[in-house]
Amino acid sequence: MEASSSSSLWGGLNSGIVLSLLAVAWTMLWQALQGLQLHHFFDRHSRRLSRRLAAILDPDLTVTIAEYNGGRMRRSDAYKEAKAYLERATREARGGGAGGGVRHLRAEPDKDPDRVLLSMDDDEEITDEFRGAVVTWRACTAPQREDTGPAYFWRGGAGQRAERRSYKLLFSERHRDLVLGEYLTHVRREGRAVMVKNRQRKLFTNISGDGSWDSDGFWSDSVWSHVVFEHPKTFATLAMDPAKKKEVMDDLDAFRNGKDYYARVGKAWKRGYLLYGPPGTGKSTMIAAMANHLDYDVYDIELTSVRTNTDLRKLFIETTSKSIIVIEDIDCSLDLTGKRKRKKKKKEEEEEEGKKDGDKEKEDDSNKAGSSKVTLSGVLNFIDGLWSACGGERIIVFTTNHVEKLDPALIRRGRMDKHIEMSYCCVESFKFLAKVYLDVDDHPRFDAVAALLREVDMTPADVAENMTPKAPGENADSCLAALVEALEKAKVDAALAKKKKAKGNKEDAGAADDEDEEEEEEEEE
Ligand SMILES: Nc1ncnc2c1ncn2[C@@H]1O[C@H](COP(=O)(O)OP(=O)(O)OP(=O)(O)O)[C@@H](O)[C@H]1O
Ligand SMILES: [Mg+2]
Repeated sequence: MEASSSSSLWGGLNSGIVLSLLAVAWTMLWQALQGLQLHHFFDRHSRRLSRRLAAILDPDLTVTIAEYNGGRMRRSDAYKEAKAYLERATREARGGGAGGGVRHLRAEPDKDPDRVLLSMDDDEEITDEFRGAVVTWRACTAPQREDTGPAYFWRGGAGQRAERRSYKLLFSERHRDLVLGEYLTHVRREGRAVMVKNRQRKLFTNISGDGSWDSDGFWSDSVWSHVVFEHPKTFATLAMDPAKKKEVMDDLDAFRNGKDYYARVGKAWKRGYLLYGPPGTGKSTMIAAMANHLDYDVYDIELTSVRTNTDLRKLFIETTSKSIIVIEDIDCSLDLTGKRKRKKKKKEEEEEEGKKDGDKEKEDDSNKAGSSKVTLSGVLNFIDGLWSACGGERIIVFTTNHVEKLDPALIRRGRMDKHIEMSYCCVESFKFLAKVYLDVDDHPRFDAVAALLREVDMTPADVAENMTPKAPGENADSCLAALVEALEKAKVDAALAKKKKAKGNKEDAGAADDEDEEEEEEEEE
């Protein structure tokens, strides 16, 4: 027993010495390797080796979430959600939380230009815990297949993307049900929430939307191209009758929270707004404020660039939920106004003249405005046809300077549910703009401005422009003086224009009287 104990003592001492020597040797080797910059190589391979050893001892189940699945050219939603979830886990891990240990990170531009978004680099791992089950996520890359299909050429041939990425989720057999049943749902849901939080809103246009490179470096043949939407206008800086503004904001809130209501009454979850009023009264500005209020994307349709009704439908189908679809100056974009009436009149004329090929000419005539063949019925279908119900949560906004010119079918309730008039600057709007632009609540010149605004029409755009300091020395006094001057000039101009118009009307009436007399004389003769 003794011998064995003394031998075990010696054995223990020996092994202690051996271990100490090994540790010293390893430290020296490590320092030498660091000098040679080879530690990255050994670090990576030793981790791989330990992972393989662990896998042999305790085989895990795996779930792979690939970045691109099937023949699809779009990133899979599940991958994007897992990525967002793991980005958050990586962020938290850096603070010493669960799932730490990520040493090689990938940095991508963040929404905030001063920061970067960190995710784990290829071959990195992160652990996560869910109701007592510890799982491991591994970022994997595989060399891309030699792709010779059309997508290969769209992407500009070789070198566009060298690898295919995926996430592998490793977990123990005993957590199979928990992970497959609940954890994956949890990851997707949380990932989606992170994505919504980090979402950069976009402004889409259909001009030159025949395809573009998307943010993932892939060629997308979408009919839309986009930029980041960064309009600073909010309802807090939009001059408008306060009651009217509140009504619009309440209406938008009711729409956003109305999913159940729309489902209950069996209506597609969309709402049409018609903004009308003279140029410079804030229609486009209101759209920006709406988008910022709702946190929606904006799809700005240039209708004259849409060739056919089918293209218009395609544009609609490719819009996403939570978006505002805008057609500005609808009266100018297309000859939608009274087209049906004119067609009818023309038909009657043609019938009188016995024209046989009248239909063809009629078509040609209606297309003269441009190469666009979008018709009123195409636009009506776009707003409330069967397709318009796809996707949900969309707001459609039309703007016009001439509401009276629009076909009543286009703007009837149900299509354009809410009509909002944007009008010239009133006294309340002026005071609001004075506060926003000059930071003044009251000023001796306010009365003069108010009196002039009651007599003369000036748009909020002009009022705002006059109240914008344009040189270093300018202040509220000088800006308000400039505004009074501009209003007085506008008053004189308006009086002159009125006089001229009255004179013109008189002359027209005189000419008409002469014509009538001539006609009467002819008839008498
Ligand atoms: N009601 C308003 N409140 C605050 N600023 C306004 C308002 N109306 C106009 N403006 C200012 O005037 C400028 C022009 O306004 P906006 O482009 O919205 O006019 P619009 O009604 O769309 O004109 P148009 O009919 O010519 O398209 C904007 O940059 C905005 O700053
Ligand atoms: Mg506008």
